[in-house]
Amino acid sequence: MRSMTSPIDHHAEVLSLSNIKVQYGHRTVLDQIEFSIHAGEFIGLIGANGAGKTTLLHVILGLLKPNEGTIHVNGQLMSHSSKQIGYVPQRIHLDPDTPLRARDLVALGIDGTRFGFPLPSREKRQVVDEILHAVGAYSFADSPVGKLSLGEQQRLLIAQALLTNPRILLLDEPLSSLDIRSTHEVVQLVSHVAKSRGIAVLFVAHDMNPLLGVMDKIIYVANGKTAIGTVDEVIRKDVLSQLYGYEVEVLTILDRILIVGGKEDAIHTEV
Ligand SMILES: Nc1ncnc2c1ncn2[C@@H]1O[C@H](COP(=O)(O)OP(=O)(O)OP(=O)(O)O)[C@@H](O)[C@H]1O
Repeated sequence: MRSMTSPIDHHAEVLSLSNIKVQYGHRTVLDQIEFSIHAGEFIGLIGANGAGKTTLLHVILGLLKPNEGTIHVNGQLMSHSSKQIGYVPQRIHLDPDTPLRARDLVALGIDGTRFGFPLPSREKRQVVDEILHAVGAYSFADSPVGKLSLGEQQRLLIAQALLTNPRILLLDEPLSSLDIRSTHEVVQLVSHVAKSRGIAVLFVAHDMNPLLGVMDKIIYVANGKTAIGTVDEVIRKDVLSQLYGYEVEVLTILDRILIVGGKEDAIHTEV
């Protein structure tokens, strides 16, 4: 595992997408998608329901081949799924009586992925303990997973994804079932992981507000296109109106950003 203290080259480009186009049948869902992300960056991938966020994640994960365009991971053309990319699903559906401890769930990330051969159990335990500490989950390492809160389960999924020592971490709407406190904790944890381990984070959400304090950049998806930049550069009336193809307003109310669509049939608010 990369050392927590090793120097991180924050300028290293770890992922770049060039001219990506995805069609389902005759329908174009993503078109001319171009962006690059760098080591240690926390990027929010934001867009309304159906905007194409999951499709974009699937393309980056190598699960879906784009109709056009290329992806480079660490400067290498990606031809199939890359072990440099870790993935955290939205949530896991666990029976409360699942006979699996938290540490067993995390250990599933080792077997067959990171090392390619079975690790001796003592070493495996060390690796799992280290990662449980890193995500603040050591205190419930021996608890049955089905009895843990959704926020605690989310920490385990993040731990599991980190075991493969990825350069890039993709999180697919990890906040969707969490309360305000767990939301804050998971966002802070992922931000810490990105900075301390030099991992580039692509964090999918349809509400940007919980990420406002930690995002280095935002990738906003709408109308099959993306805009990338700092929040101040992207979340502007002119940029978003051009992206949506019709006029939208950006409102700030009590430190929350709302995007309101101008067409009666396309009202969209980011709340
Ligand atoms: N396999 C598929 N076949 C046909 N259309 C699809 C397929 N998968 C997704 N779509 C359509 O593509 C569009 C983008 O879907 P996608 O799931 O990527 O959006 P999303 O931004 O992740 O949405 P949500 O926030 O609701 O999860 C949607 O209109 C969806 O209905």
